[in-house]
Amino acid sequence: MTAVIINGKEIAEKKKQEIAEEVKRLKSQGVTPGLAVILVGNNHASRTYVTNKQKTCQELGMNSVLIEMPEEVSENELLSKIEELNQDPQIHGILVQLPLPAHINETKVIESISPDKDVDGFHPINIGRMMTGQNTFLPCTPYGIMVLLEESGISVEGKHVVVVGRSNIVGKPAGQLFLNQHATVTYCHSRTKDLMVHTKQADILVAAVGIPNFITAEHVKEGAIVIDVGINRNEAGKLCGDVAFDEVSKKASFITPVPKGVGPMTITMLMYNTLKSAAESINR
Ligand SMILES: NC(=O)C1=CN([C@@H]2O[C@H](COP(=O)(O)OP(=O)(O)OC[C@H]3O[C@@H](n4cnc5c(N)ncnc54)[C@H](OP(=O)(O)O)[C@@H]3O)[C@@H](O)[C@H]2O)C=CC1
Ligand SMILES: Nc1nc(=O)c2c([nH]1)NC[C@@H]1CN(c3ccc(C(=O)N[C@@H](CCC(=O)O)C(=O)O)cc3)C=[N+]21
Repeated sequence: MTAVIINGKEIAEKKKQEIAEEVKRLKSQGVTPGLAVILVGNNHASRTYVTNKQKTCQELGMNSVLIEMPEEVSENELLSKIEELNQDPQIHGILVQLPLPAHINETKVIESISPDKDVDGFHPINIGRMMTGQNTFLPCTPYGIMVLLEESGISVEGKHVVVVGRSNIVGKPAGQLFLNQHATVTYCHSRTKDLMVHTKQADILVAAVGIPNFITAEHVKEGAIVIDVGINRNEAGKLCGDVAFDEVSKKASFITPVPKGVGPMTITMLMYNTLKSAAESINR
């Protein structure tokens, strides 16, 4: 079988147009969605993502504020900046780019963001709401995966989904969203015995590991749908996912590439969450 390549870039463009329309409508009611991004330190990859987010905000007619802080910034300084943004009526979304330097407590920072402005969907209150199926901000990468599948006409109900990776920002919430849509979910991680026994059973296989070419054709059932979340650099410095694309795409029915797969959807869902927050702020 030769897999259909799910074009994340194209689907993201379509979604962004819809968001831009809604932004226009909100602006005509006097509200311009505003996103604040906090970047601590000078990590090159983080800077690239943050620049991308700023650019997309501008493209969609939203306001964006970039707050840069030096690597040595104290936890207290960061927390007071967040508090200031929590109070700022022009700001509807706050994103603190992760990872943070080791001297800053990530949990404390995430919990200091107002749940109403937590457009990453990382606050424990919002994670609880996601688990119980209430209205909330869904974490952008997992949400982006669900939209990619929906736009590709793939139904999730009853499917066996195997998620490799259990981070708080990708693996865990991805499994939860699939469960919410009535899939049967298996989580695998670094302590899983006989990984392949599990991955070979997947109707939908999600790879969120962070190791280039980790998932090979051997891991994949014929006709499976393969979602590659990984953003890695190979030895040649080229961007690549967690899936050995060339061999797996000969066996899968659908596959997402890297780049132009899940990545562009992550940013798009961040824009969607910021728009949603701005729209909801009117009624608060
Ligand atoms: N496309 C996008 O928008 C985004 C992409 N990413 C990318 O996705 C990838 C994963 O990110 P993230 O979840 O933050 O990464 P983490 O490093 O936080 O998590 C990696 C997960 O993979 C598991 N793992 C590691 N080695 C193995 C192994 N040998 N066998 C099975 N499981 C293993 C770990 O298990 P354990 O828990 O046991 O340690 C862990 O749960 C990265 O490449 C990252 O860059 C991340 C965010 C957004
Ligand atoms: N608080 C927080 N929220 C995040 O959402 C967050 C974070 N911290 N830290 C880092 C990860 C990573 N992440 C990506 C977003 C977009 C692409 C993306 O657009 N990738 C393009 C390629 C970009 C390139 O060329 O480098 C693609 O896959 O086509 C990738 C990765 C968000 N993250």
